Amino acid sequence: MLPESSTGCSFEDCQDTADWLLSQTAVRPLVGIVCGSGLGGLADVLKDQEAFNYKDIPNFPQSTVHGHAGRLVFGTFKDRTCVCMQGRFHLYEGYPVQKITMPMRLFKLLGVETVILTNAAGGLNQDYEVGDIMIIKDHLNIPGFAGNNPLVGPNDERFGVRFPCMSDAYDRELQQLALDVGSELGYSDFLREGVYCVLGGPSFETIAECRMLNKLGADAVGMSTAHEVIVARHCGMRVFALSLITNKVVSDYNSEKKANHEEVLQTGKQRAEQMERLVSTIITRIGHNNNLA
Ligand SMILES: O=P(O)(O)O[C@H]1O[C@H](CO)[C@@H](O)[C@H]1O
Ligand SMILES: Nc1nc2[nH]cnc2c(=O)[nH]1
Repeated sequence: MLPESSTGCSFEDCQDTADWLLSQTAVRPLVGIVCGSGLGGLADVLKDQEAFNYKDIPNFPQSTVHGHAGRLVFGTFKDRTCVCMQGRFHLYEGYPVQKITMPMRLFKLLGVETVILTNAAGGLNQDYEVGDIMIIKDHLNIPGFAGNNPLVGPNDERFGVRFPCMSDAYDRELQQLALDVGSELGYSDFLREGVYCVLGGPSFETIAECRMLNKLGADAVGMSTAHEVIVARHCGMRVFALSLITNKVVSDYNSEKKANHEEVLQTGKQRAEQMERLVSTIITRIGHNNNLA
C-alpha cells in the first residue's frame, strides 16, 4: 500500500486541486455527478458550462477507457450548481484505489453536498432486461473483502472517522425521490431497485462467478461506484446511484452470448435520454443543505 502522500490524495493535495479549480471557475457546486461508461452525455446538458480536461487539473488522474471523455464540467441544471465527471477511474486501469476515489474528496472540498453516480452494469437478476435502470440500494464491495478498500491507510479525521457506517450508504429519501420522478416521467416499467456488486475487472465474469454473485444477493455487477460511494460517505456527502443494465450476464453454459464493451456503450446511447432526464429532474428537486425541494 502506498502512503497517501505519494499517491497525491492527501488532504493537502486535494485542497490544492480544489483551490486551483475554485480560482478558475465562479461556479460553487452543491451537486457532484459521476458519469458511467457511455453515459457522459449528462454533462452536455449542463447550462453555462465551464470544462477542464483532466490532464490540465493538478493531481488529477487521466481517463484511459473508451466511453470516458476525461473532462470535469461545471454548470447548472435550472438553478442547481453542479460539477460533473465526464469519465471516471477504475481499479483495472492500474490506479491505487485511493487515487480513483480522490475526486470524491475533491468534490467535498469544492462544497458538494450530494453526489449522484451512474454506471453501466451487467444484469445478474433474472428479471432484469437490457435497458433497465436500477436504483442502487446497497452494494457488495468484493475488492474490499480482500483489503482493497479506499479507506485503508492512515485516516485523516479532516475527511471523516476511522470506522464509517455503511448501512446508510445510499440515501433513502433520494431513492424514494427517484421512484417518484421515474413514475412521473413514465419510466416505472424499466425502473428497478437492487444491489450492485463491484469486482476489480477488467475481465468480465465467468459463468460460475455470475451464479455465485447472484446467490450472494447481487442484482447487477460492474467495476466501479462502490469505492467512490465509500469515500463520499466517509466525508459526509449524501449519495444516490443508478446502474444502467447494459447487458445481461451470461450464466448458462449453453449460451453463445459474450459480454463486450461495445454492447455496454451501445445500450448507454439507447438509454441516454431517459438517464439524463431522470438525473436532471432529481437534481432540480434537491434543495439547498440537502433538503428535498
Ligand atoms: O462502471 P462504469 O464506469 O460505468 O463502466 C462499466 O463498463 C465497463 C465495462 O464495459 C467497466 O468499466 C464497468 O465498470
Ligand atoms: N463486471 C461487469 N461490468 C460491466 N459493466 C457493464 N456490463 C458489465 C458486466 O457484465 N460485468
